[in-house]
Amino acid sequence: MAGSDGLMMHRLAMTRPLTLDTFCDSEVIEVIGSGSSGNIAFGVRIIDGGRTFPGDVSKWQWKRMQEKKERQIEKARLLRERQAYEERKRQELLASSNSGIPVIGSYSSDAEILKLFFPESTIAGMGRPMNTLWFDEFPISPLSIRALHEIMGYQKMTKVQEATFPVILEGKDVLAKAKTGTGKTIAFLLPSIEAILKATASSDLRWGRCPVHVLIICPTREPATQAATEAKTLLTYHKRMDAQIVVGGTNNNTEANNLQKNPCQVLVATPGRLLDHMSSSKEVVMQLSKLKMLVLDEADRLLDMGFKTDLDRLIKQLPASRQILLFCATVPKEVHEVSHDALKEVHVFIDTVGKDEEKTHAKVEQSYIISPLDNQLEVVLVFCTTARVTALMAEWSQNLGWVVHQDVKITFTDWDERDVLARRVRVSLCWLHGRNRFCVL
Ligand SMILES: Nc1ncnc2c1ncn2[C@@H]1O[C@H](COP(=O)(O)OP(=O)(O)OP(=O)(O)O)[C@@H](O)[C@H]1O
Repeated sequence: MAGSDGLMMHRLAMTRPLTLDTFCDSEVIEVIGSGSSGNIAFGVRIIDGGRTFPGDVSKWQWKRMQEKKERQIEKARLLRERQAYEERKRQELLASSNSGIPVIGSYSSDAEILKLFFPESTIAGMGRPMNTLWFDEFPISPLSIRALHEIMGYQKMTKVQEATFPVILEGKDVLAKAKTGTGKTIAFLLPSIEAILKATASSDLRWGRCPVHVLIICPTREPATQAATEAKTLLTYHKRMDAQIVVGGTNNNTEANNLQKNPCQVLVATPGRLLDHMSSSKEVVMQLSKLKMLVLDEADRLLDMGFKTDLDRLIKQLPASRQILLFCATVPKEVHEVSHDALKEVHVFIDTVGKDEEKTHAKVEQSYIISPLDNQLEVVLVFCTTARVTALMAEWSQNLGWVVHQDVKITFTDWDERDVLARRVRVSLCWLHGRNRFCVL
């Protein structure tokens, strides 16, 4: 098989595929002959192979080791640079928060519009690379920090959390704009808990009296449930504090009893259901009479869904001295109007999105399927936001000739939009085995 002077001769059956791998570590080869029919005979001259390097490794292995080493050196350099950058930013932010609210240039168009409306208001948050600060760098209760670290596993603040926390803590009204999925819930919950701790430490408000200090209004049951869950998690180690939820689609009486028996400091609600409770129970109105903070979560959606009148009614019944926080992904005209009516004239607009940016966080995956007519799906489940939109969709679908099953029994257990596996849709067998099934939820 092997000839002298580095010449290797191979005689192989034609049926066997030949590749250069056949010649193992020989890195440069030269074909020096070819064969006749049936069998093929050829030779290769190993021009530059077989050499070894320190550690008795081949040249290829040596090269790969060197490349790996270079990659590691580069990675370490980048890490050092990032740490130095983070430290610099931390120092800058600490310095600016000592001298008041950081006011940064390069405002978004929303900010510029707001500035026209409210020349006295401060605009913060834009143009700053953030997401660099640790929770424990802020004056946050150690019990909240413990829940953040141990239960939620969060160490650093997100951009919107960094930007809003010091401003909210100062007691200012805030309109905050941040992309969907950027951590707005914790952004308003953390300073809310601090506000409760501050209020309960003062002499006029004792535990158990006029207990609701923070009211969070969400457009629908699902974000309300999420906010209440996160509030409960953050309050895990605050043994004397609790959060409760009142939302549509649940038993009114059970909720009312719960509110009476277990007074809470954080109340999460949808507008309609809260107004129902307030009109039927003086106790609920009493509980809200010393409210310190009102949060309108997803304010843009609240208004888009037609809750303006409900919100006006609600705000009128709450104490005038409360702090108001508006959190949203977009700031349309309606949000400007509400901020104009409800927020103090000197409030802070914090925009972490900027001009022309997508309103959804890049990590929130979105997709769609275009299905050709002759390949249409037989089962379609359409999820809508409200009962009214659901009825409209059902009507349209019927007009399109779909069989819309009205009698389908569908229940959700613990709807959680972030955990698809937690969704449960129960449908009747007859519906399941039918054809052209269309269901609007
Ligand atoms: N500091 C943080 N570090 C890591 N993850 C976080 C942090 N803050 C929040 N999160 C997580 O990020 C996800 C999105 O947060 P959240 O739902 O509050 O965003 P959002 O801006 O309110 O979005 P949406 O508009 O959909 O309600 C949640 O799973 C939340 O637990």
